Amino acid sequence: MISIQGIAKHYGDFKALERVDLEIEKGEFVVLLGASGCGKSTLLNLVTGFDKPTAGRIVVNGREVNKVDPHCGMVFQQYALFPWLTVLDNVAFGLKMKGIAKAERLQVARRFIDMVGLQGFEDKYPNALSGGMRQRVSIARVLANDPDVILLDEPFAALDAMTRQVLQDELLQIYEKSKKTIIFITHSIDEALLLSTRMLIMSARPGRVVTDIRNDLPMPRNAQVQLSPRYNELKGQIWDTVQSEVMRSLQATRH
Ligand SMILES: Nc1ncnc2c1ncn2[C@@H]1O[C@H](COP(=O)(O)OP(=O)(O)OP(=O)(O)O)[C@@H](O)[C@H]1O
Repeated sequence: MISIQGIAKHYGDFKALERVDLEIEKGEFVVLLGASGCGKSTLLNLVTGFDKPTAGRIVVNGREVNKVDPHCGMVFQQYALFPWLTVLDNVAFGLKMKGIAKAERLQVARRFIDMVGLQGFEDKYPNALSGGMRQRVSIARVLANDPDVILLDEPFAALDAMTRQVLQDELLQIYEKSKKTIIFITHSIDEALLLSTRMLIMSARPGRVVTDIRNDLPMPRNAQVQLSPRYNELKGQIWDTVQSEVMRSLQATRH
């Protein structure tokens, strides 16, 4: 589904990513974890075609990525909505770009607005919405475009804990229904354990995938999963790896 082959990304002498090889199957929910600056966003930007690798290639659904393509939909930390468009028009925007007729695109947009619990807000503008609601609009907009892969770069980082938990549950339900392939960046081990089917831990300088852990906690999941012994066992394992990588990258920064 997604094949990342020998990827390197350098900025001048700085090696942001080096020798990254990964195979991601259709329907996996992959979470990328790692110290700040280890290259997580860089890797997502390469998968979506926003940026080009220094070496290697990325193939999504049999097609090599060499430009921004609607095969991937991205949800950013900071909502990235069009402030001059209503919720309905923001969600329908990608469908308009694809040339879908107005009646159909508004119908599809309404369906996804309902799915993320924003019915009644169709005619509001983004500045009239809370952060959590804006992020729901971003998710609805990506879903409406029906991409093969959904990429989320710390989508809930700017939200309060309660809203974050509600949106995590919603994303899990959407994932279980749609079985889309998802790559999700977070700094939270708890968020990674709650959402993922697979967790990749990255190291910094150069950015590489150092640990690949299958998350075998049973689906469907909700916050209750945090009470299970297996949850704590996995959390301990990830914590040890992440902590040693963070220490290593801090030391590398000092030298
Ligand atoms: N355009 C650029 N020019 C130079 N260096 C860059 C550029 N983009 C990213 N970098 C560097 O590449 C490294 C990886 O950045 P990236 O944003 O991918 O990290 P990250 O793991 O997503 O970090 P965070 O968790 O803090 O968001 C960083 O050291 C960053 O400074």
